[in-house]
Amino acid sequence: MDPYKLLSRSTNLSKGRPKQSRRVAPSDGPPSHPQLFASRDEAASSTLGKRKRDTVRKEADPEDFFNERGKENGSSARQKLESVVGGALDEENDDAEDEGRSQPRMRLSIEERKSILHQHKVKVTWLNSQQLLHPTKRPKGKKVKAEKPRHRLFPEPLQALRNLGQLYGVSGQLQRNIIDQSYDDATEVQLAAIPLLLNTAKENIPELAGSTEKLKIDLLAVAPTGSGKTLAFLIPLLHSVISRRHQASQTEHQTSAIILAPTKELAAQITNEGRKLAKGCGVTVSQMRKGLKLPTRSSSTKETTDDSQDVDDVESTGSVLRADIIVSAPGLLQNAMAECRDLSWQIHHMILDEADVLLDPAFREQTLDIWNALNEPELRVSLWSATMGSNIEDLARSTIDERSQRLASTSTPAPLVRLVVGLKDSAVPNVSHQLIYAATEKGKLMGLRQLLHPTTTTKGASQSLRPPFLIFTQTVERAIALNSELLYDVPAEAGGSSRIAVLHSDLSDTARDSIMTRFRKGEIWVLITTDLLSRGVDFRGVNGVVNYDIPTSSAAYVHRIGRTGRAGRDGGVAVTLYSKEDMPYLKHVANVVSMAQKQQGTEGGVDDWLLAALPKLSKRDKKNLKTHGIESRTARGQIKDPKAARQSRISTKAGFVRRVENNRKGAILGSQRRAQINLRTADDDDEEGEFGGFD
Ligand SMILES: Nc1ncnc2c1ncn2[C@@H]1O[C@H](COP(=O)(O)OP(=O)(O)OP(=O)(O)O)[C@@H](O)[C@H]1O
Repeated sequence: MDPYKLLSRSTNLSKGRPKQSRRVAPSDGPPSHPQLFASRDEAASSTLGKRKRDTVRKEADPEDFFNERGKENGSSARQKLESVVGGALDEENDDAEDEGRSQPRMRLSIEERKSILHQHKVKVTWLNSQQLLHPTKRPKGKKVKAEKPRHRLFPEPLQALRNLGQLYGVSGQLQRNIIDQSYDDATEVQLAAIPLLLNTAKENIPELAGSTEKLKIDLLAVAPTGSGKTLAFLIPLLHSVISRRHQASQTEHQTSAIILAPTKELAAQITNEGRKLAKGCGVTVSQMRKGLKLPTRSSSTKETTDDSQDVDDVESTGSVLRADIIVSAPGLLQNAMAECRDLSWQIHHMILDEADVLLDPAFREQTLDIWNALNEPELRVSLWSATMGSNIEDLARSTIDERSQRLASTSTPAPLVRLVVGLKDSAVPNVSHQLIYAATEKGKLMGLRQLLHPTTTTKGASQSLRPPFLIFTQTVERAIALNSELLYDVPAEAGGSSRIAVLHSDLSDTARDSIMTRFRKGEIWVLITTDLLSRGVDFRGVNGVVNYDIPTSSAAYVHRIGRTGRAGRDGGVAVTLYSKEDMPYLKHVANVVSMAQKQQGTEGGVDDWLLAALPKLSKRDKKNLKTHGIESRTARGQIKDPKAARQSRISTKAGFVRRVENNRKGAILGSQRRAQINLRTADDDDEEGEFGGFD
């Protein structure tokens, strides 16, 4: 029996699909092209040095079910690199600087750069140009008014990642690691961000060409979900750390970079990516874990922790984390920093991934605490996200500004550059959206079952969802309740309840890791979760996202649905189920969907009449919704309005049936309790009856 067929009953499966194989079933989707806004050919023809590009065949990585890149592919890319470099890439030919110097640099005219950047919808703006070009004496204590962005910049776009060594002197080993993972075309964010971060400011900003300082920039980068931001910050970071170690002939690992991410899952993913890229480069990338300590001047090298050390070990020994790059959630790092007085590190780079969350009230204090504690004058900061409100941008700008004022005597202010790919705060363009009205909570459950097991193929009716897919709920309790409702919906022949799982913050770290691994391997097909997984987490083959509870802000919608359609993959579906209760809060979702439809030139997500009819939320209501969600679905709502809370409970059973069941359960428990009491009394009686002897 074909398990895939079972899970997608009544859908027309293509005849050519290979039979059986767990590997083939869920993630067997359409191929992807990592660039979102310009076709490969257009992009290629617009460069000066037009190169032939082979279509890279994607292979499965045995460890990661959704990861299509493999070693074979890596070696073919490597052959390509060798043909470009004009010789075999032998291990000795490792000196990046030499390689860079011997190769002519690619130079594009400003017009050509403009045209490529325009094609890829990349906009680069220099935000503090006035401050740097016309520094005037500021009266002390007065806040500087945010300067209006004036300068557009046109960095030289990097078309292919295989040119990194040739153009920017990236180390041969780092280049090989990139190639071995089959990264070839640079995505939009990479083609602009990598040159901006690898070159000094004066090479990117013509106005600074006369300056003698080798300034690096601070960066605010906003690019769609799944567009490769991780690689865009990791490559320049690793290059910088490798060069610094090389220059200082350092043998010990000394932390010089911090990457902050809002969740442990995302931190683990970044660490993993970092390690793959840093393999053989002599640079260590480690994740901060509970119980680990930061290196102080007095801590001995014996305590050094190894990356492979078990979490429990770490917790019990309280080892010291010695790594060149530390990846962490802000709370963990803040605590570790608070415990150490004389930290021996010198942080030159701080990266905030999902910066808008890290600077949101929930994490703001922790993030700013860490940021302000870093006193290295040359600290360069970059902030990355798919969404960034103007308030977050202002906060970042003022923090950078205050810091440079505080360290004015030792530091030189750096250019602050903003990079935006596509339309700011919009959904990834290759995902199709569906808003489904389900009237009630029970209707939503039925709607979800219809997606799991479609019973009709009528045109216009909601489509089925090809596993694997993610389902988002508002709270942990609802995720658990939905999981127990759906647990037996997958037939035993297709793996049964093992195909569905729930992941939330109340689970232990080990359980969370295990579920993530099983989902990546394709053992779990439907993963129910909360917003814990809505940010940054990359499952390459996820075919769809279901918003069982509507997201509480437009940014939350953009990030949730961004778990599908990664790396330019087509065919991703985002379904939002909404009930009558959701109607007052739907406008922000409908706006994003409508904008995405307009961009794609498609129909079906949201009708104009619905958009016009939906009520607009006041600023206060929006804030409330963002912090608390829809009240009846929370513990607070249960106390405030028990009736509404009962109605929004996730269950297919009627109240009467639930009451009968509860009564029965209560009766069973009661009789068990009574039996135990009887048993105990009988024992006591027996004991009393026995002669215990004289004292
Ligand atoms: N140049 C490239 N070519 C092919 N695939 C790429 C390239 N760069 C990144 N990818 C792949 O794209 C996927 C998404 O990358 P990444 O997780 O960095 O996205 P992101 O922009 O950080 O997304 P999010 O906003 O959701 O955090 C990953 O699977 C990554 O391996």
